[in-house]
Amino acid sequence: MSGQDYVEVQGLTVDFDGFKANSEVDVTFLQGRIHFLIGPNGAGKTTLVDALTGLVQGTGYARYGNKDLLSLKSHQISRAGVGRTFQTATVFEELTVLQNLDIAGGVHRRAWGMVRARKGIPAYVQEAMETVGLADLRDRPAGILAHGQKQWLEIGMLLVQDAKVMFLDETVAGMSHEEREETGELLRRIAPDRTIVVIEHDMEFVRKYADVVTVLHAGKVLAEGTVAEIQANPQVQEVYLGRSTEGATHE
Ligand SMILES: Nc1ncnc2c1ncn2[C@@H]1O[C@H](COP(=O)(O)OP(=O)(O)OP(=O)(O)O)[C@@H](O)[C@H]1O
Repeated sequence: MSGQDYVEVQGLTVDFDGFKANSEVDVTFLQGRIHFLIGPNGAGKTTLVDALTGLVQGTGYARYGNKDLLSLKSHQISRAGVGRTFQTATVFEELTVLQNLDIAGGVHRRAWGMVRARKGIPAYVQEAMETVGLADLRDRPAGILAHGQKQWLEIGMLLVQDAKVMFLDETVAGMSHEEREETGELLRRIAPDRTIVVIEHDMEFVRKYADVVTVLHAGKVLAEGTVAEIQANPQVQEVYLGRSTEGATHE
């Protein structure tokens, strides 16, 4: 055993009153690879992540370690080391960067009082702050951070929770070119020890940072491979309205 982590999804189906937002999805996400999920609007990307993080009920199987994520509640999934971000950042705006991280890491600590009273910054919080590049902003309220910085703070919150599997939903949407580059480098820094899955529409970002791409269409896996393989795939080109995936945008 190499000890490499993975999430293996088999036959995942999510049925919303007869409408299958995911249908028999098979996909494996491996530690150390930045795995992108792409596909047109409504393809079922967010639903897939929702099902794997306990927000909607799916059928099938999603093995992580010795657990089936589909049989767990969201708090159990998070405790098992599987975390996610949302399209809209969910940081506590009125609290500082440090407090947000402290709270995220403090699921096992008891109270606010303890957090406030404690002197010094725990090493894992400091490390997360440095990894996501927010150490200099630690006393700023999260609400005044730039859009990109809020997304990095969310990733930092997953780091302090020691999430080994991270699902990131359109993390670079709305970011400047520089912020995207920094985000890509951040993903590369954290990927070796983690299983990273990114939902993304921006093909330039995908092309630059993807190790593996899975294309979803109408709830199903249409194709999987490297960026070059995906872009050369006629079915994928067809789904993007006959355009090359170069032109795939969030419309
Ligand atoms: N709770 C729900 N009830 C019914 N239908 C839903 C529900 N959530 C999502 N859907 C539908 O499931 C389909 C897949 O949605 P989903 O958000 O997973 O797509 P997506 O690929 O993430 O799209 P986007 O790129 O626009 O975010 C859509 O047709 C959506 O309207």
